[in-house]
Amino acid sequence: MTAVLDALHQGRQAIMPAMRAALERLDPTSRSIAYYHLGWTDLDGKPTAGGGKAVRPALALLSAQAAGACPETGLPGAVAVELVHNFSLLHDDLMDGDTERRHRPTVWAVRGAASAILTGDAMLSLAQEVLLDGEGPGAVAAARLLAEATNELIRGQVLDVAFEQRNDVTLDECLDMAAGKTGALLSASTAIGAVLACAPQETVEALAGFGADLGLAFQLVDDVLGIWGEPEVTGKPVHSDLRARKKSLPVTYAVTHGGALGRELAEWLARPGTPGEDSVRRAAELVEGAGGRTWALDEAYRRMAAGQRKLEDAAIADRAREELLSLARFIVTREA
Ligand SMILES: CC(C)=CCC/C(C)=C/CC/C(C)=C/COP(=O)(O)OP(=O)(O)O
Repeated sequence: MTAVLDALHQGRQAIMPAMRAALERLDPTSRSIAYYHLGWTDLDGKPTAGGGKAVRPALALLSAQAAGACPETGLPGAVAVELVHNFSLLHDDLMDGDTERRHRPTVWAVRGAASAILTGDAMLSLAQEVLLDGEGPGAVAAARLLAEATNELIRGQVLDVAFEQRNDVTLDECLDMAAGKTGALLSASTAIGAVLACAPQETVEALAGFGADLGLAFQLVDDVLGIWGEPEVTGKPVHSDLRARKKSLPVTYAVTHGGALGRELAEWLARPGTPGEDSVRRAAELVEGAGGRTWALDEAYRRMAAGQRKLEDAAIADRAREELLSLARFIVTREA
């Protein structure tokens, strides 16, 4: 675990100058809000430590190495996927009304909706600019890959929002939604370095398939942490998804496979209004009693194993394969 945390830290340090250079292109207002959101400064612009785990850039750098190139080849991809990820967080927090992320108030909560929307938009378009600054066929192919992944991410989010109005969401529909909103960008992250390195199609496909499985594992664990995680560790308030009566993966499993407890949970989900804390705690018990927590964690391991198998026979560098597999294990055992 320490080796993975070191690798994530190194990845974060490695992309920092290129991230900073990219953000220089933003107008000063969006730039200062981006710095706050990324955990680089407080609201007054004073430097702070913090921020996200930087899983996606680490995957992008390893993707280039997997294709036999140096990590720097993957650098524009690493910056671009982190920018798209942060665009999606800025907008997601606003849509969900979440007031805390990464141990600090969210942008919309402290600067208003327009700031969160515009800074997110600016980061999204910057991601494409960073890739198109590169030369050669790899850069154009990487920009296309990321644009397609972003479309898929938006499709997943559209489904997530639509599910809030439905009481008949199936587990397959919920898995499809997660594959879109989280799997697509993880898949782009594990493929983009190889694309920039102009690797053969089979290599890119194996890496993309690994990332798609990893993305589902990531979302399954994220949903479990959203209900049973420690807020001091996750940096987010506990139960916010349940309070919003969201159809997350463990919840949907419990409703569709959980017998009498699942039916009680389904009735709870269909009730109007915001539930109180006791009611939310009872719902968490129902999800657990109906098997949602165990299934989600088991399924995360199954998806990780499926992804690992896709890398086993791929023609990629051994050291990068080992590091990608370690990161996959980290993703399913993480507590934040
Ligand atoms: C279009 C739109 C608004 C889409 C929303 C998509 C969305 C937010 C999906 C959830 C992805 C996810 C698990 C984020 C946490 O990542 P993380 O744990 O890696 O976060 P970190 O960077 O803070 O570590």
